[in-house]
Amino acid sequence: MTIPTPDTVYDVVVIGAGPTGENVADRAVQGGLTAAIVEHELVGGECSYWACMPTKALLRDAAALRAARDLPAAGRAVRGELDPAAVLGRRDRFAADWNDAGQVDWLEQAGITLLRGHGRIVDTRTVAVTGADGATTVARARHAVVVATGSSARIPAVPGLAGVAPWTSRDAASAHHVPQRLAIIGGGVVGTEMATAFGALGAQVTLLSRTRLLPGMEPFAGERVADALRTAGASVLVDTEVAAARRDDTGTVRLTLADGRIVAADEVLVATGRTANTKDLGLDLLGLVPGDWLAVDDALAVLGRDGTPAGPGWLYAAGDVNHRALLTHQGKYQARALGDAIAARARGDRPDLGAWGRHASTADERAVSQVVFSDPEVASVGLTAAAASGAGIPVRVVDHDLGSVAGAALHADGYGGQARMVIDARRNVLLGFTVVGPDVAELLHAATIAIVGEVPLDRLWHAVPAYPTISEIWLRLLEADGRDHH
Ligand SMILES: Cc1cc2nc3c(=O)[nH]c(=O)nc-3n(C[C@H](O)[C@H](O)[C@H](O)COP(=O)(O)OP(=O)(O)OC[C@H]3O[C@@H](n4cnc5c(N)ncnc54)[C@H](O)[C@@H]3O)c2cc1C
Ligand SMILES: NC(=O)c1ccc[n+]([C@@H]2O[C@H](COP(=O)([O-])OP(=O)(O)OC[C@H]3O[C@@H](n4cnc5c(N)ncnc54)[C@H](O)[C@@H]3O)[C@@H](O)[C@H]2O)c1
Repeated sequence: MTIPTPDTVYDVVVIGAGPTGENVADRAVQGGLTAAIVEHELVGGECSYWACMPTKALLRDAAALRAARDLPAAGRAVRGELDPAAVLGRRDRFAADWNDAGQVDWLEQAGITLLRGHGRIVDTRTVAVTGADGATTVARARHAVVVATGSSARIPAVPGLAGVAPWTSRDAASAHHVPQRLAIIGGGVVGTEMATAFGALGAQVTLLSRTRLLPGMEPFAGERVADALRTAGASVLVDTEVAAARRDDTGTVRLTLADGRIVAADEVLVATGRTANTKDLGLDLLGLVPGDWLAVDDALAVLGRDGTPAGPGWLYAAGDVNHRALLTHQGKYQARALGDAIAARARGDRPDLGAWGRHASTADERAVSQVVFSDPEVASVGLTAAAASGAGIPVRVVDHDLGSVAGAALHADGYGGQARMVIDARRNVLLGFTVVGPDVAELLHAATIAIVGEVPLDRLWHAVPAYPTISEIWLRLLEADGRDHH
């Protein structure tokens, strides 16, 4: 093939302007480099328009209403029902009405050049950008090309499913009506959050999960969320598989389960995980398989099938596309490390890639934090007991009833919840923390700091939670663990 002549040259070319790509480019520019970012849809990516922001906006009013209803006087003061149109309207604002002008302005003030169009790697350090009008320009990178193309909803090969025009998370996040009956396939994070949201907005929800709910988390998390969904009127079927789907003449979708049961719904949301946005990126040129997740090393360099860098010294991948931790904040964390590392290399410095080093993404392995905004909320960081044991680490597991903490009892009548510490029994440091209950999201960061700081449990006894806050769960967990571990 002929090597295209570049139209423009930048120090760094980033493909994909989601939260990850934006932050790689920003850090590179702050490190003194020039950067271009290629985007074929909306600047801001999945998170801004079809994922984090709109889905949390769908959930927030219902959470506030529940909080009021869990108190006698506040509950009496709040008499009406949720107005779905008002919720959807506020959601529209949080999705910026699917207009990226604000984020384009941000790129401009950050000194990042936007190249609108589809990016494809066509040669070493070279990206062709094909615009909506079909015209192609070529951008060359002096130092690095970063793939930050994210992920899309994965539709499983269930017979008939594609034919019923199922909703993906994008359709749920941007819905302009609330279906009367919503069936959801998949009991992971999207499935449980959207079951919570659409149930609160008045849909009759059936959640179909092939495993227990939230299978990647401590088992009690999914159990409590399943109980609460059922109490709220949803039908939650676990350990079940959808065998076939069809839409009948009346428009009703009929899902046939493996055991022969039929679930009828007006819409079906498929929430069965993600697929990498790598199909049309020119990866075959580098010996990689289009459509695969991009394996990376500690420097986030893309690895070839033989385990060595596929674009030595110039090709990196960050965010969802490297499949390390499919979360906005973890993608942005990788982005900060990677953007800084690229700038450091450009200056001739060696990046600091040791554990917890400035340019390492150590937290991806040891301290991924996540909040599931279901009812009740689930907040977790680090390893579950099963993951730690699976990694061969001897652990102590300490559980405590969150409802018995004074601050929780004050927070809401009938407060129910649970917390777990997973402790490295050899080193006496925290490995993992999970908490489930109303309004626990903001409890999480204390645990994240304890894990990342590798704070010895002996010292944690000196971190005194204020009375009467829900954070007193920390004291109860420490007391349950005892003080004599050495
Ligand atoms: C329903 C839902 C809710 C979620 N809620 C949360 C949450 O509450 N908190 C949280 O932390 N995470 C949440 N996530 C996960 C979060 O959305 C992702 O982890 C995050 O968006 C990943 O960011 P990214 O920049 O890696 O990729 P993306 O946000 O997917 O951005 C990638 C960008 O690259 C562009 N692109 C792709 N290929 C090309 C190409 N060849 N040329 C040009 N442009 C290209 C895309 O158009 C897109 O703009 C949620 C996910 C879903 C599905
Ligand atoms: N609040 C948050 O942080 C948040 C919210 C939503 C999504 N996200 C992220 O987005 C990503 C995608 O979420 P997700 O819920 O789609 O994925 P997920 O991996 O969390 O859950 C997918 C679920 O679908 C099930 N599944 C897979 N194939 C199936 C099939 N054929 N039939 C039935 N079930 C099947 C899996 O067993 C799993 O339980 C996650 O990695 C998540 O971290 C985060």
